Amino acid sequence: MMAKNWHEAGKIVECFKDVDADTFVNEIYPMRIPAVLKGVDIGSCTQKWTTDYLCRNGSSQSVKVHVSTERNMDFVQKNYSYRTLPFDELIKRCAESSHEEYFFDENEKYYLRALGADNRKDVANIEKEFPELSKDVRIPPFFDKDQFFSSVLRVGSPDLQLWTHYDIMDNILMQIKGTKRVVLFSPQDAGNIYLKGDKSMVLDIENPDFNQFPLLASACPYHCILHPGDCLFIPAMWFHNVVAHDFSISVNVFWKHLSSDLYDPKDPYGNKDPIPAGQALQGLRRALKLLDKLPDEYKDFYGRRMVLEIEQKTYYQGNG
Ligand SMILES: O=C(O)CCC(=O)C(=O)O
Ligand SMILES: [Fe+2]
Repeated sequence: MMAKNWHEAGKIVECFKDVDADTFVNEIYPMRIPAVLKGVDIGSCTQKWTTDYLCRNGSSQSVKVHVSTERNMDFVQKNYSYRTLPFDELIKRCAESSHEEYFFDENEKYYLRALGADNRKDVANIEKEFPELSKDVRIPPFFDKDQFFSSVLRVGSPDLQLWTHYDIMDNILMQIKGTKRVVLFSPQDAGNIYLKGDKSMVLDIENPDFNQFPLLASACPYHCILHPGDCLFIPAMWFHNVVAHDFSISVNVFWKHLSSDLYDPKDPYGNKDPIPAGQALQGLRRALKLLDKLPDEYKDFYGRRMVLEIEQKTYYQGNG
């Protein structure tokens, strides 16, 4: 059968049932590929978090949200804005199909990615920002306490799509309310998905424009649907694109895979390159500046030699 959407022609993320910590740590985690985990205890939130309960226990503190009049947020055209709303008002608006009060139009969509107290310095931590709600969430014991990086509450309107990006921390995305579709790409597809920084320029991954993005045809999308209670393991550097089918609430927890000293200490979002990688990229930019001293014909030749040397010295043997 022909897939309806392009991403469905790829692979389905493998699903594991009733995974305990030992199985995760010894069998799933070392594979470094995404996995859906069903039957993990993530706390009473999946039962308790009705709209009313969230409004009462999430308080009326202000939160900064993305507001978009289109379902596909576009980080290049910036078709969304940041606005501040009381948390309970955000919950109410995400739960209703059209809004009496709005910023742009009655069908606008909202997305909250909770931030730390000082969003330029502090990482998000659900226990600090939402102490009452955090009592209902159990973070699975899949890593040591000293590897913990952040825990992020995410609230979104139905249909809203978050662009494809990667983070530098390992991640368990816990789906609490509503369903979500996630499409992922391996780090080895970095050359096929038209990156701009940490994000892919391909916004429509259901029906991409292959004239504009021909290399995408060589990429392999992995996809899954998350239901309340499901967890998705997203290893560091795996690209992910998320669309909420319904009013959706998730919490994700980021933790460090590598030793702490390899991470940038000034990284509130968990997406800065590890220190040696950042330095290597800076070195590459310096190297490229040096080539600017040569005529194009020479620049092209030494550019190709550099690519060959990078491929030989860094790529896994036999892989893209
Ligand atoms: O589920 C979402 O809304 C986005 C998840 C995400 O980007 C993450 O957990 O890193
Ligand atoms: Fe992410």
